[in-house]
Amino acid sequence: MIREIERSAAVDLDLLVKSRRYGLGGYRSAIAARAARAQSGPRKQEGTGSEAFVSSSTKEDWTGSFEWDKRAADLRLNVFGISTYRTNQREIINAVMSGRNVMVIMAAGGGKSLCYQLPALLRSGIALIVSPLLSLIQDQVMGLKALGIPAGMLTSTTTKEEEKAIYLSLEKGTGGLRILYVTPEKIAKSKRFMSKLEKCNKAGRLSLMAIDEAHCCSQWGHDFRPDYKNLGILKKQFPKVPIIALTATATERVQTDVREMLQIPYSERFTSSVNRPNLFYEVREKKSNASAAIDDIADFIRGGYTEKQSGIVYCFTRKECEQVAEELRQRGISASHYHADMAPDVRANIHTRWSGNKIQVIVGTVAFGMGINKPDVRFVIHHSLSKSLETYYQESGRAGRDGLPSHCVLFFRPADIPRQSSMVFSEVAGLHNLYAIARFCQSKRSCRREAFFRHFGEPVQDCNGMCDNCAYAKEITELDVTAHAKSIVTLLKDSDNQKTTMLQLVDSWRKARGEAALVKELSKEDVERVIIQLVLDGILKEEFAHTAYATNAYVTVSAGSRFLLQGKRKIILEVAQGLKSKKGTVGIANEDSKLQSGMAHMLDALRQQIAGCHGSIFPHSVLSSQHIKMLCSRRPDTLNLVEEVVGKRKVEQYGQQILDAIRAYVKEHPDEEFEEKEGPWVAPKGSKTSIASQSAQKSASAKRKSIQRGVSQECEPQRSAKKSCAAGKAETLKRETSALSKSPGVAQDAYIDLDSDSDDDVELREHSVRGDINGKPVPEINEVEDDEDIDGPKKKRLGIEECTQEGEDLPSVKTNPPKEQRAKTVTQNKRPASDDEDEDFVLVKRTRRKK
Ligand SMILES: Nc1ncnc2c1ncn2[C@@H]1O[C@H](COP(=O)(O)OP(=O)(O)OP(=O)(O)O)[C@@H](O)[C@H]1O
Repeated sequence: MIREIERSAAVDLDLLVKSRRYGLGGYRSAIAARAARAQSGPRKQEGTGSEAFVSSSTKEDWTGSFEWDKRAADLRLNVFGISTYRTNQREIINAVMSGRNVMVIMAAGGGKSLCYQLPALLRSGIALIVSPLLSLIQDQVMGLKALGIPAGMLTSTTTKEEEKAIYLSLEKGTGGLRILYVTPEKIAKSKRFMSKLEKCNKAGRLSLMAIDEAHCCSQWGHDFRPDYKNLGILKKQFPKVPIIALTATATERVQTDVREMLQIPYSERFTSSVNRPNLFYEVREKKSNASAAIDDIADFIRGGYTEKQSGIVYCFTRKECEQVAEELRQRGISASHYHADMAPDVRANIHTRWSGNKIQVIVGTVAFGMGINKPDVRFVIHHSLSKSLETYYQESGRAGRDGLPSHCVLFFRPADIPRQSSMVFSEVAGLHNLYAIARFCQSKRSCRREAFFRHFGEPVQDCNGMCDNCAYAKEITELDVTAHAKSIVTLLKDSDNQKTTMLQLVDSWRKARGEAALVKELSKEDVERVIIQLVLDGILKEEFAHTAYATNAYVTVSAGSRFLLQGKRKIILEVAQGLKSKKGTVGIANEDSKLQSGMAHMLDALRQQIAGCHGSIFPHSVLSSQHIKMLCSRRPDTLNLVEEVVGKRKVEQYGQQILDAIRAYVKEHPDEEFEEKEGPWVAPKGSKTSIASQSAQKSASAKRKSIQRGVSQECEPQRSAKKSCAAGKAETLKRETSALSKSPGVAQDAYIDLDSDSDDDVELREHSVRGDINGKPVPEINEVEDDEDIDGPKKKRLGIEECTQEGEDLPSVKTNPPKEQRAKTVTQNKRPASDDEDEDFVLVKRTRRKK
């Protein structure tokens, strides 16, 4: 503990000294270095708490030695390619392996999946995973297959043959299936499935049950799903099989509900902080001129990131998404829009291309978020305001799930508030939540991170300078705008027009003051800020009126205005100067990247190329950013040394290619300076990619296209891998199987016999990645036959398996939690905030309408 404090103090001193000595640049480097250290903690203290996440108590000590330690470590490194556990992962795995029921609360990107996937391989038999969303399930299954782990899913997209094979695996143990994903509706509605599961359990082959997004069990959660309520049947039917319930955020009340619903009252509980120490939070002023606002976004992206560094831009409406994407493209950024109004196959294609780093930026509504599994999203930009702090936490949290430094920028303009308020005013606590995020944005002093801790009812932790206000806080002046505020209120009071919008009020006040006075007084944006401050302070209030086309928000005078007019209230605006000009924070990650060698870039190109050759995996599944960082740091010159970083599994698949590429690079760049750093890595902007790797990229992309056309071509340029891409895929599958079956930690009966199933397997993987089968798009929503044994006559059912019966509630049901609960509710709100609805919800609705 003392050492922790000393270290923290030393780092503060380091930041201070650097910022004094080198100005802002030094400060930013120090920030990046700090983020690096925050991430490197667990490497040194395997399986213990670290700076990254705060662990909480459980009833027993799960940190000791266990008989499966060696096998677990072996699988972790050699199959999953993960070199150390993160906080709580090892303890959770130990508890599950000991047969306990476990409740896990771990922030987005904390590594929840490993907590059930690793025990699923350590225990023999089949693990059942309940997950709410088709897209999440597809991503998980694809990722597991890329690692050679036999995983399957029973969803609306599962073919009859696949379903048959899975049922056989459950009933007879054939096929070697190890991890099976289903939606909660499968448990609730399919007697056939439950009876197969029963048989699987009777034969002792049901290894564990995991309930992902477990907060959906609770009416007090933000994403209540009626069918999650029925999951209690699992413990009832299979009392001896451990259950692990996982969620990113859950209040005490939600946790109690979840335990009750799942019938696991005495479960072990592991809670991690909501803190995401690798995320740098920043609020910038959004210009009132739309084009200038996009210029700022484009400058931020171009100035800080290479085209291989992915990001998301969130907008309020579908139309805005299209416009912003178009304007970004005009500014040379590879961007595509994504919203619920697009054809499913087009959306799937964009998602896939973005995941494969072929498109840099997705400009989406909040509909783009559900099921994003891409770990290396380097920036999340909000072009428009989120509807609450919870949703902002969730949306921005899609950045940096790989734990590496990432940047979250919210472009705030007070005029965006009435746009949101007219959407949320009818929701429970809608305005309360919106005003909370408005306060967050208005503040130029308070730590952004602290706002999250307070909001989620957690003890405040050090921000480590990882938000704009902590990093550059000192240059704030307070402006007393009481006189201006009074004249605004008086103008509104005296006005005959009872329906004044915020922007109309700004204009009429500026007109009334006269141009000359304005130059010396407040800018248009400042007046907007004053008016919003008056709303937040209860001096003005918003009212809403419906027109034929929309709901409009107006500002009116509230009872609290008398305190201002009587001189009993002061209105102060915080104004940023100097450092707060907001130029400074461009690319904290980029600061770090300047220290990198071109090797990182070369390895980035290599993983793209390998992924292209395989045609069915994403670059991050080949080498994670973390792997690249470590390889650059260690520069291994034998396969054994490569294996120490990426594990046996990946070495068998790509080790020789990686080694050859590193050797060649070192030979070509004997004098390149190189820093011993294993912290965060980002592809260096502007660093020279070798001609060889550039052409390799092009050729990989051409290869990928030809794979998609079904043409077999040679996979170049790695000398060691001169196989056709098609042959390469088959070869890979074989290698995957043999590697896994040889893995000492894995039960030998565990793996699918690829000789018999390989064709299907290739087909399935390609379909997952490309979004098509045999050249035909895979519809995201499939009309499938419902289980006959449940519903009698065959009934067409929704592909996403969320809709239950005609007229039933949509999956996410809004409830009215008590006030204190609402204030604290930790949400992972996946419902849409705007006129856009979550894609899947929209699909449910549309299909219903068709009926
Ligand atoms: N111990 C670890 N070391 C390094 N990377 C890890 C570790 N555990 C998991 N990861 C990686 O972190 C990323 C996020 O993991 P995962 O998808 O399990 O997060 P999660 O907690 O389920 O997040 P979300 O709630 O957003 O789905 C993945 O790329 C995963 O491979």
